[in-house]
Amino acid sequence: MTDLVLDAPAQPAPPEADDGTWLECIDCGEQFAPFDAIRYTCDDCGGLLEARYADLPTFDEFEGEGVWRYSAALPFEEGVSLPEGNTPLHEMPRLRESVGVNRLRVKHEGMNPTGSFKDRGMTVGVRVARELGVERLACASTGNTSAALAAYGARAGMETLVLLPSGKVAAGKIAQASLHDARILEVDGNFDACLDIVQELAADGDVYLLNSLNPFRLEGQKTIGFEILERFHADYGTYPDRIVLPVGNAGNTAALFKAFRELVTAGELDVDDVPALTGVQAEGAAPMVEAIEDGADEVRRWEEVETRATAIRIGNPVNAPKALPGIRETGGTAVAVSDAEITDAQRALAAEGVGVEPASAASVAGLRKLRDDGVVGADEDVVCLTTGHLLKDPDAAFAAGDDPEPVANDADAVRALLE
Ligand SMILES: Cc1ncc(COP(=O)(O)O)c(C=O)c1O
Ligand SMILES: N[C@@H](CCOP(=O)(O)O)C(=O)O
Repeated sequence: MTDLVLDAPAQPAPPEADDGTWLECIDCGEQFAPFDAIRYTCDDCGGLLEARYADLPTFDEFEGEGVWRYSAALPFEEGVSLPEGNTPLHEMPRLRESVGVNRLRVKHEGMNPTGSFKDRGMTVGVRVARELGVERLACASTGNTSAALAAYGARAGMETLVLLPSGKVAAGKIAQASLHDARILEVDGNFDACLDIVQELAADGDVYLLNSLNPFRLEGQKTIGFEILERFHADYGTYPDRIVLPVGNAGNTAALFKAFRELVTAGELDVDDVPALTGVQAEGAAPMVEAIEDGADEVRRWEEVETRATAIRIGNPVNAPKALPGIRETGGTAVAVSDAEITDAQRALAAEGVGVEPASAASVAGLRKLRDDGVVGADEDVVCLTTGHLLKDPDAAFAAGDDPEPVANDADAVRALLE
């Protein structure tokens, strides 16, 4: 494992006349009141924004269940909830044995209400939308964000608009957006093109953007990190050495890094105990891996992307300026895996009862590859994040699993097949 070089900044001074929460530019440090205007990026330099709090969270303040257990680290006490979070941290004894690490747990975010981690972001994001008094919520999506936005928007009684890359979104996700009554527009372009359009609409005030460029979305997703640390520590009295996660728009990587930094700055977590954030992308959509391997400060946008793991078919990860330091400063790394390796990992998870969509299995495929290459040590305690449920992408599940066998309507015919 690379040495940890986490830079946990001192808590910055809050802006004047603030109520304990503000937004701050990660590039120039400019601060903004959180709810006086709609902004997604810095007015001055265009940098990404992060939510900041006058009071940082401590473990003993966390109470209740799910995302809102962590309200001490969120902008509100409660949100528009279904409810979300409190997902299982599965033990995987057979997978652990075959990968060859000391401990392996799988944090299955597919067990959220709409079947992916996006619900954690939406419970906070839609609450903020209400605070701002907006009417129309929108996102670009490879599928899961649209399903979550549609459901949480419906819960809040708000209008939702989703832009999807035509022909590249798994059936379960479109079905969700459709039934929750989102207006669905299929764009002749990839996810990144859809996000360009939604950003333009948001800049013109036509819609309120709820992709992970919205800093409040990431506040909700930050709670994945708190939950992992709390549960792992309760079970073993230690923290995981490494968290391996699929990377698309890089929101989760940024969010987990923020969770750890807040705990370090609050004096609740030792720098040495911060898990190494390890990102996994599909070979056909791996701009973050390229940047990590090249030691680049910026990610090069890939115009052509392709993978069976459609959720992470993304060429321009907008959270890269937050996520690259997250990987580097925690001593992590990034790796690309093939679609065949992803499908093998999906089967291995399913063989131990955990059903995930292809993008989710990328975390396990990446761990296996890094272990085989000796980058991950046999003595490591690892958590893999699985981000979406198997039923999201039924076609991929059928392709990875065995076909049903026809049989006559007769017990002997069934017995004959079993012999
Ligand atoms: C199932 C699934 N896994 C992983 C990702 C990647 O997450 P992130 O964009 O936070 O990197 C996404 C969406 O981007 C997703 O839908
Ligand atoms: N996989 C995502 C892509 C969009 O990511 P976001 O976190 O920026 O909303 C999806 O499900 O659409």
